[in-house]
Amino acid sequence: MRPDSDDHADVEDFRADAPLLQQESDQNDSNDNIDNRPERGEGDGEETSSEASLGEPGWFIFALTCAAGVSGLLFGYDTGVISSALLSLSTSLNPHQTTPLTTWDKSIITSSTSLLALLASPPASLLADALGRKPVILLADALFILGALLQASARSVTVLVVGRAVVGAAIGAASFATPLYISEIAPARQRGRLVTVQVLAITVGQVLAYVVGWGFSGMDGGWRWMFGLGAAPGVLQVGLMAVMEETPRWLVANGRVERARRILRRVYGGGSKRQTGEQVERVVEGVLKKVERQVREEEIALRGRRGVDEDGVGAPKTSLWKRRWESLTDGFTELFNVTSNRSALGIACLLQGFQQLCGFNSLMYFSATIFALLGFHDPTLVSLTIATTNLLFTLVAFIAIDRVGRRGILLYSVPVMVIGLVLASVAFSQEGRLGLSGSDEQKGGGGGPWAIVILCAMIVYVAGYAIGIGNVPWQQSELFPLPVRAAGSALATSTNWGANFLVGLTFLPMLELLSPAGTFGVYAVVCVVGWVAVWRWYPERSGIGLEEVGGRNEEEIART
Ligand SMILES: O[C@H]1[C@H](O)[C@@H](O)[C@H](O)[C@@H](O)[C@H]1O
Repeated sequence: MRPDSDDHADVEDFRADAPLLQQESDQNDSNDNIDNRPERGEGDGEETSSEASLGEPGWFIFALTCAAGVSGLLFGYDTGVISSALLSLSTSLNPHQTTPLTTWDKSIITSSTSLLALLASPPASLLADALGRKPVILLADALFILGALLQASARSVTVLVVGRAVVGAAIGAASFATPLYISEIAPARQRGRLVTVQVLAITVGQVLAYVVGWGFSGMDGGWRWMFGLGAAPGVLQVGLMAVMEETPRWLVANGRVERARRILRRVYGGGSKRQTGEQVERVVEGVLKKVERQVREEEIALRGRRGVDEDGVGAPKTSLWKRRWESLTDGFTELFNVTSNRSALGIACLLQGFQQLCGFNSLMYFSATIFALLGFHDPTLVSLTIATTNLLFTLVAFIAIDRVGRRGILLYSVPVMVIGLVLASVAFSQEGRLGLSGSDEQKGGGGGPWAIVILCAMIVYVAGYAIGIGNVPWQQSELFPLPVRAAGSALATSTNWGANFLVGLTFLPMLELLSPAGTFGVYAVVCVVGWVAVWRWYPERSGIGLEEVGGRNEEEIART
């Protein structure tokens, strides 16, 4: 069991694999339980500076990050493509090809993906511990390809929903395993930025999906191409991942220390600053020692829970899978039993829930539908501005995240979202003609002045989203200590998909029930509540963890 007292302070890892929620002792009351984490061990400062002496990461770590990041591309493509595909589907899946899809059909086609993503994350965490992080990413690829083919060949709404669900399972597994893979393989100092590469890849995937959607929107049955092309990045990633490495942490945990050492040499040996083999070796051995220490600690803790002594006396004979299962269930038990873990989980889930309940993906999924109803002549092209804004401002986050810190970036960006949403709500109430029944021609007025205001308001909202809440929650694995990392990340990922499912399912009915002005007003209220929650509960220093911000870390280390 993870220690609750300081007794085990010397065995905590406070760098590459440490939870970043350990706080200053003067942290406010709300974070008391998090503050109970022990102080850093001796020598960490020295190792951090020697890691820093290697400079920026080399090509190897970028290659690994980019190869893993293709999962983000797939995630983005498959969630983004639905916007144009819904328009292109028109009547083609109706048995007599006469009437268009109903609101319910559209909602279920859209949200089946997030429902399966929600269900897939916890089992994916079991597989990631049992088989390794890399096989889960490969398994997700197989599902991405299968799902794309099913969707492209669908002749009924049911088959399309099944295809979307298979893709959803792939997204659920990949969206849990990829940030975990990157954060475990990345040197601590670049972890924030490298995890953001995955979110960048998601937004690139969404832009690609919109471009493909636009390209095929005029073609009869174009939606089959839109869905089918989603198989391509999956094939690409299978090729790339075949030459990628497993994470050193998983290898050590599974007794393959020599292999882990070889990988760490490549990770730390390619830094931007010139270094001697001896320097690299020192860092590698330091990191390896820490990971080994953690793994040993985990094993001892596990034996303690099972009433087995150090030498294994009293250990019942169990199969590998049973042991894995026990270790996973222990992870979940420990997650809920230890106060600081519960706090970390609460924050991770809060952020993931907020990321979705603020309504961003209703634009991702339905912006083409909204712009069509607003009377824009080329709604798919107009909705490309949404995806492009998301991509560009995620790039801003990529540059700013390690400098401004996770909390700061959220506190500045969420008010921008509120401004955009309130403006959109007011403009919708003026536009007035938007409704969901009746033909597009009856509704549209050719994109009048209020429609332009709505478009601008959405761009403001999306910019605010992309800089902050669009990516900060994916830094989730850094919030948890190693023994509960897979379990904590899996639950937080499920929260993301649960909330995503809810938004996908309720957006169109909400438009009918509350009107667009009311719907966007609700999202504005969610953002205000989310801002207050971040301000109140997200720890001041989380995410600008001690090892993450070069100079500042070293100062901190010197002080302690
Ligand atoms: O971080 C990503 C990104 O912001 C995407 O644009 C969005 O569609 C996803 O739901 C989110 O998890």
